[in-house]
Amino acid sequence: MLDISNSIKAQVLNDALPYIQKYHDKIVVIKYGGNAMTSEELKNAVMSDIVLLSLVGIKAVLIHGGGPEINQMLQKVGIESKFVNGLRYTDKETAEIVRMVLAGKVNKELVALLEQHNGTALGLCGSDGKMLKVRKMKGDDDLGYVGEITDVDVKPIMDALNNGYIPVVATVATDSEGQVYNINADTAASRIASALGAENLILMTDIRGLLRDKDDETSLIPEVNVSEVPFLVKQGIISGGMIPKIECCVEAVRRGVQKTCIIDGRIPHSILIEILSNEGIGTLFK
Ligand SMILES: Nc1ncnc2c1ncn2[C@@H]1O[C@H](COP(=O)(O)OP(=O)(O)O)[C@@H](O)[C@H]1O
Ligand SMILES: CC(=O)N[C@@H](CCC(=O)OP(=O)(O)O)C(=O)O
Repeated sequence: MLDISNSIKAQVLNDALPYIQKYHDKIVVIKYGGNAMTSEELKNAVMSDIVLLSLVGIKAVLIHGGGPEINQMLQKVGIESKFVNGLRYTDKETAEIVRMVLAGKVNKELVALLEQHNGTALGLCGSDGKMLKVRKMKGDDDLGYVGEITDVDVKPIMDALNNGYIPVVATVATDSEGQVYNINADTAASRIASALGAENLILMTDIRGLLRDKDDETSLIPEVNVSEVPFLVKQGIISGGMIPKIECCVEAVRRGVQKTCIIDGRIPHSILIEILSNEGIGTLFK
């Protein structure tokens, strides 16, 4: 007798086929934020989705954050976390801890998880193969060793992709004197996606997307035209960690990334829904 659940599974796969064909051999950059990494179950689901994308021939690049893990480590060593417009004030000691947490702990854990899901992953940070050139970020506030990316060399990432690896990137880099810089992971993902000529940039966080009222999850803004952003900032709708996120979406759209969106990492398989269906979840930037 025909098992109806198998027939539904076959239909789902068939529905995904046009999207698999559309994205075959295309580069998709996924930024995985620290706030969406808190549940082991979800972390596993995200890694399994990325392995699936890679197995169907989509060139997935994973750029990760780890803000909450950095906060925990700083707390353990008695350093207070300070943020200015969503960016961490980073003195020399903090920069070393950021490198230890992001390039050491979080990066290697994600690589191991991808491997557990039968993916082949390669962990990298901005210093590897001189991928990210940085200088001290300029601005009204002194943020210490927060890095502004001046150049991206995509070769280490392309080499990894062309050899069948899923590149997993921690967003720390060093200058020519060996000073460690801390780079916001959203900003790095946007610059890397642009440099790679990526088809998609997906920012995965722990909120539905850009909300009109950040305390009301039903107030999702499904689409934002980048020209509206200055107005949204002025109105105070965009604040805190959302500021670098939105700025980097604007940058990515302006630099030619075809589809840039913020999605909710708490929704199981949100990456697959976003890439392999026409169901719009989260906020799309145009
Ligand atoms: N208008 C807004 N819509 C949604 N989130 C907002 C908004 N303004 C501020 N935020 C805050 O931004 C946070 C997401 O940024 P962040 O904490 O840096 O995430 P991640 O670690 O995933 O990069 C949300 O959890 C929310 O508290
Ligand atoms: C300069 C700056 O703020 N760097 C970030 C880097 C990590 C990050 O961006 O992590 P999430 O994506 O989890 O927020 C930080 O120190 O928290």
